Amino acid sequence: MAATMHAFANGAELARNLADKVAASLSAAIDARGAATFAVSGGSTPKLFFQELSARDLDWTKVTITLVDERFVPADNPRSNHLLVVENLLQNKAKAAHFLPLYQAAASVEDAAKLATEATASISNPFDVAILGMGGDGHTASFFPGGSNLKVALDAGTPRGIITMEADGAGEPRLTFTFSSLQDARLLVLHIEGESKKGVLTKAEGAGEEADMPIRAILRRATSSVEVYWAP
Ligand SMILES: O=C1O[C@H](COP(=O)(O)O)[C@@H](O)[C@H](O)[C@H]1O
Repeated sequence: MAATMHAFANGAELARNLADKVAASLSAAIDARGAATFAVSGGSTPKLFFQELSARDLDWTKVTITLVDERFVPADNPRSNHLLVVENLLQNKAKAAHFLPLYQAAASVEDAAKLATEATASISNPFDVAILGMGGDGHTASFFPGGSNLKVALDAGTPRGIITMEADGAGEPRLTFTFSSLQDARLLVLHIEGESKKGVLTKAEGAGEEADMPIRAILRRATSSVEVYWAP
């Protein structure tokens, strides 16, 4: 499905508008189904948006939040996406939300992926809201170019759930929801900031292999429309 660009003057304006949109979508899900599910990305981009959303007035007790992807590191590691969410989103009114982490203190990242898949099985079919980010290499979630499990992760036939990923650009081994888990979110957002990421997006929208820029899988094959939120 086509991507729709929502461009803002700066990151603060983007954060306010995206928080409005997500809060309205979560509230609509609660009205329709009694609960809402919400998958968020990590990295450096979502901080301001998380802080803005955390103050929004909605019934957070009915919201379950999880991560699109995570490093295989404990929650107190400064590189963990979990810590970013705890410090910036699970604050203010959003403190009342239920958080399902992907990291599990298991013997291996493969065992952690199995446990995380079990723990999140009831919330991703489909997610009410999923917010994706994108790296300068065209990765999204932990779908990294050259990733050990990239082909499986991007295969629409791979079941919903979490699999492992290792890649040169990834640092630690990763846990990531599969493409099938994310592509049909009722609200599917790609949140990127900066001119250089806009350039990466333009390149990804052009011809080329999905394996070279895995964000292409979302842009080309997601069954939900992709709402791109961008600011310089
Ligand atoms: O590794 C990751 O990077 C992407 C993009 O992060 P950013 O720092 O460039 O905003 C992020 O979407 C993903 O969740 C994270 O694990």
